Amino acid sequence: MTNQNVVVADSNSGLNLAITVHVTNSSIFTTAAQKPPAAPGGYISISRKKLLKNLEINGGARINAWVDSMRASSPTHIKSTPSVNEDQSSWIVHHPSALEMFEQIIDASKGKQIVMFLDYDGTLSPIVDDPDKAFMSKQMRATVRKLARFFPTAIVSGRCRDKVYNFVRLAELYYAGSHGMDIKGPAKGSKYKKGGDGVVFQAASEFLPMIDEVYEELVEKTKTTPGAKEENNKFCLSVHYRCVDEKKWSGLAQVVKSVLKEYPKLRLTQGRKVLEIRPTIKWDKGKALEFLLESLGFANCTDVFPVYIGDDRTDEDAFKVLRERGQGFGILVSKIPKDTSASYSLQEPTQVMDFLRRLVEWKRLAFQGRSRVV
Ligand SMILES: O=P(O)(O)OC[C@H]1O[C@H](O[C@H]2O[C@H](CO)[C@@H](O)[C@H](O)[C@H]2O)[C@H](O)[C@@H](O)[C@@H]1O
Repeated sequence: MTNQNVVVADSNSGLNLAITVHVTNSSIFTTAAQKPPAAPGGYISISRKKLLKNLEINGGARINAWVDSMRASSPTHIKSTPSVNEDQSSWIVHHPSALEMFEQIIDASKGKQIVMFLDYDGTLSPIVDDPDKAFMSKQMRATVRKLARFFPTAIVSGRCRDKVYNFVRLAELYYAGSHGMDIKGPAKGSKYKKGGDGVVFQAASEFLPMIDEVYEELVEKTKTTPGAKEENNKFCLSVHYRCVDEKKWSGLAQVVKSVLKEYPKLRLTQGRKVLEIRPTIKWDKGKALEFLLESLGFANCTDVFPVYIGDDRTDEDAFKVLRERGQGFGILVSKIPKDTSASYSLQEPTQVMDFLRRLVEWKRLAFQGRSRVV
């Protein structure tokens, strides 16, 4: 039996009645959900057809909201109309290009230790249809390698930590996988490495069996949706719909939501054409950033300058933490205006690479200058 609270307009009394609808295989009956306004005995009389219609409308509205949000999460076409162009200009005023503001950024970091946090997909690698082929370029890898020589550097990703490591393949970095729920310090070669084997932190270990179970169930239940692809990110899951026909999005969202009904300890969020499932624990990329700063010995320091670069909704948690701390800043990678707590913007991964290269170059020159003076 499933129960659902609904509000039904009663044509006899003219009142809105709050009721609970109980649906079993053979019957539908109702009881008052709250204090019944005018229904003797807590029961009201309503036709089965009318009730089913009502349930459909309520459930349908929720799914439609999800589908709208799925569409908005990564627009396929960038519109160019006068009002869109105006929005774009006003957004750029509030989130100027980090490349154009480079000098100001450097000035703000003077005397402080810059610590770099980099998201992976859409930040270091371009967004592609097949998540298993989201490779970063050799040039980007070389740039991140140089960056890590001058600044402590962490990759913070929604992906499973091992998978993102296999894409980046730089042992000298910190890695925070599964949206920050799985953190590991540098394996070797970093002067910023702390302690013996480096930090290891897993925020959601007890969820592993549940995540595996839900993954299997989702793979099975989405078999009939061409293009849908599940990714097991160890402490969280992704259901990709980038290659699913838009007409099937609503059905896919329904399947995912119906599976999750049985798992109240998991929640559903959205990224770029991906539904993300993760534990309801209070841990996100923002918490991972704080944890890493602490591990690096910068917990209560005023002379640290964290810079977080990311393109997705989950990166907003980290942008917010930086705003709240009043330290460093966030850079959103986006070609279109988005609601964000980041301070600056870059349009795409190639611009991210240009920005990182400038940082490396600036630091290299600063080092040379210092050694000349000495
Ligand atoms: O935090 P991130 O590193 O940005 O991870 C978020 C999701 O990234 C990946 O999906 C995204 O990139 C794919 C490859 O370009 C693209 O096909 C997909 O549409 C994007 O959503 C990753 O595959 C997901 O598991 C992550 O949740």
